[in-house]
Amino acid sequence: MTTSQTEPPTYDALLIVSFGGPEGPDDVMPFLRDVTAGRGVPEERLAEVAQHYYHFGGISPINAQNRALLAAVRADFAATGVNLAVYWANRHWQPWLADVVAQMRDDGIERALAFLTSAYAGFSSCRQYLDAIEAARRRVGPRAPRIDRLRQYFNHPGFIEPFRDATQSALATLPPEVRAGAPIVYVAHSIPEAMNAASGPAGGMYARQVAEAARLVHEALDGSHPSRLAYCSRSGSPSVPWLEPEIGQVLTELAEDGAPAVVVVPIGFVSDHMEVRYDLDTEAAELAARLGVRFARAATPGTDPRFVAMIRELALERLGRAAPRALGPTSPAHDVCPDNCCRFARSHPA
Ligand SMILES: CC1=C(CCC(=O)O)c2cc3nc(cc4[nH]c(cc5[nH]c(cc1n2)c(C)c5CCC(=O)O)c(CCC(=O)O)c4C)C(CCC(=O)O)=C3C
Ligand SMILES: [Fe+2]
Repeated sequence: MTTSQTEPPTYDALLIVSFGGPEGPDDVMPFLRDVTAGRGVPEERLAEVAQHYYHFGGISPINAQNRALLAAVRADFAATGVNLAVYWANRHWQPWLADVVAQMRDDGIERALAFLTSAYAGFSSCRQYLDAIEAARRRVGPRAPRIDRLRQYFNHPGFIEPFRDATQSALATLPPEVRAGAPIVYVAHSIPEAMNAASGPAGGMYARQVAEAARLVHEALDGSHPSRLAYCSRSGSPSVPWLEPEIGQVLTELAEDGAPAVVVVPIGFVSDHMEVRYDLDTEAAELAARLGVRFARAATPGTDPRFVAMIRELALERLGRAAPRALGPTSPAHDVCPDNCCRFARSHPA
């Protein structure tokens, strides 16, 4: 490793950047139109997803989760003497990125770190956030703060350890006679195969990072549990291939193999998004019930103190005040994405 002559840059803020979600029935369609603008998601799929939100009164859990995370990070920074103002903005709903970046400028923020509420490489999970941040900065104009993204954290102990404990806790909720040997199904958001092929500098990085996170969680278990990887929340045209197998297919196969119970671990999500509450807790749980398979779902990191401390550690790394940590054989992910990283055709609007 070469020692740099230059001091690490100074930062005056941390910006939590998330997806956003509706907070009432009237928000649902405008939110869905924003998410799918120019993406070719069929109208029937939009209507179907709208129903998932209406099922919960039109309220996504994601904004409340992020308010809680914002409060937890502020408290953690105050308690540990980290002198960074903490903000929160969304890519697809209020508080909009452009509004928050303008507020940061008005508050005198010149340079900020960004924490993305997605642990993985990929167009949807990384590049689209970077593009949205830059678009917001352009709208705010020349005095907009510079914003540098914190690295992907799929293999950080602060992400993996809460999932390990949550998987053990979910197992413990199963009756003892079905617990030993219960398959563990790790689930992430599906993406088009072409998007996965374009993820990371060398391609295929989203699926590789998801598989590695699942492996890191799984190696902490007692060895009696078969492990499966599955994907949820596919959308888009049926003729376009997406990452598989789908969670429903895996549950069906496990039932055919005689599994009496499963533990589903939403490794692709940092908190209980609608995909977790609907696609897993509602849809997948109902399928498991029909198949006669007991179903337990592991908690997401949410505001687990280790996850909150990870955000602090990732920031301190970039301030040159902490060494990067990562579990397993994969190194800590790069700080700055190469320009070709995670580009997907649709990231270049005409
Ligand atoms: C990889 C990934 C993550 C994880 C990384 C991250 O967190 O960013 C993620 C998160 C989320 N996705 C979310 C919601 C939606 N995603 C959609 C559509 C899509 N997601 C995709 C991928 C991902 N999505 C893709 C390839 C599409 C197809 C259209 C397109 O190429 O853009 C649609 C349109 C309808 C539909 O097709 O389902 C909705 C409503 C919410 C909010 C949930 C809530 O309200 O709690 C969250 C956190
Ligand atoms: Fe999504």
